[in-house]
Amino acid sequence: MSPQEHALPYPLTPESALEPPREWEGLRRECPVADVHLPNGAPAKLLTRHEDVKAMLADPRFERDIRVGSTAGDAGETGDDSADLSRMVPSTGENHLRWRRLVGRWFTAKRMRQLRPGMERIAEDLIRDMTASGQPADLKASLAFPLPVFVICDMLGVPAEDRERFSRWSDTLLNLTRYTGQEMQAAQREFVDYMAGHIEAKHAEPADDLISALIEQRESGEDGLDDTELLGTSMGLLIAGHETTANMIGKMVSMLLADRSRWERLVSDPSKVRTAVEESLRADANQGFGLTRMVTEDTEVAGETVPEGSAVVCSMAAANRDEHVFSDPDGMDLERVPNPHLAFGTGAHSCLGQALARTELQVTLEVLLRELPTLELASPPEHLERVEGLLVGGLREVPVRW
Ligand code: HEM
Repeated sequence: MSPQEHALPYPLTPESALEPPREWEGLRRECPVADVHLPNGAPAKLLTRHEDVKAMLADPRFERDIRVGSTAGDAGETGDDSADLSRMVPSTGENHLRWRRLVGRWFTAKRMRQLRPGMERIAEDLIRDMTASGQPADLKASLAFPLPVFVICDMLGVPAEDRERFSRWSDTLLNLTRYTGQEMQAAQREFVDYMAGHIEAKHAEPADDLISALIEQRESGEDGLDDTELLGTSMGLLIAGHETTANMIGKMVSMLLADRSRWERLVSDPSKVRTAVEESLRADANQGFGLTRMVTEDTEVAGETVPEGSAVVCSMAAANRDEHVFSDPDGMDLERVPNPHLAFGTGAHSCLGQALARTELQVTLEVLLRELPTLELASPPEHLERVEGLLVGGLREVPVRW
């Protein structure tokens, strides 16, 4: 029998939205380099052990190829790749390093501290609006979806009155199945026109935001980003940072409320918020497709040769439950330290916005614990539904009451 004849269909389906697929544990133990076939029929290798996923994500022989993921998911079905991050920001070689150096300089701990008060206000306002509309409410639509896009607007220096437009553009660019190709192109054109005008305005009147800082870097004679790169960076950050964070807020709150003793412990001791956020990132079994890579030469993984040209899916979520690294991996230890989870990837492409994402998750949780300590899920956790077919995993709705 050829490997593909016994290949598992990928992605694997769990029994409920917050639970891991039951195959993970056996794969990690007995078949760490598993043959799978992707939704478009293409063969791939699936890695599930922490050691292998971590090593491969950092190995330059495993080249990033997000087309492997997108042809397996929605983008391939619509034939549209306008939301392809690799087209917007340099994704390989020296150009990628330069881009990361220039943009990454802005994502410092000091900057994150400065952004906190603004994030807190955004969270408080959104929670106030949610409670004013009555219960039960969908926490995803009321809080998780708008918060990260409003934060990205603040970061780019976009005025508050334009936030709703940003939400709409982001929603259109990311929801490849819900909108037609024409609608997506129209949204992209509007976004590009808006940002081109915004960048021009920042040249004339710089302020304390990422766009102004990047313009200043260039104007001070440093090797900076030109206006086209600035435009691509703005769109890339919106695409990379919105849906990921929005879904993670929804999943984090759901996981913490699914066993309400977790929530109660945090209400009585909010100093555990940081470790609880890390543990939620680790325990998230619904991270989406996983990171896809293309192998550029024959490479040994877990004693097996992965041939050149193979597509490889690195499941960080499966790796994050590896019993060789995490004790009681299927439980949630809200004080787990250290917590070497791989939710933000690792290596040259690891999440550039991870300090921002962490701050958003921490602030959202802190404000929720303070403002709505009686929060609970309005339906049993096993009734929560996953969003299907997205590269980024999430829940359709997060119904809550308080
Ligand atoms: C909980 C929220 C988030 C999660 C789980 C997440 C996860 C990830 C992961 C796993 C990668 C690695 C992709 C790869 O190796 O191919 C990545 C890359 C990236 N993320 Fe995030 N991310 C989050 C939020 C954000 C935010 C808020 C931003 C910025 C606004 C952001 C910006 C980026 C960028 C620019 C990259 C590409 C880095 C590169 O290729 O050098 N992410 N993210």
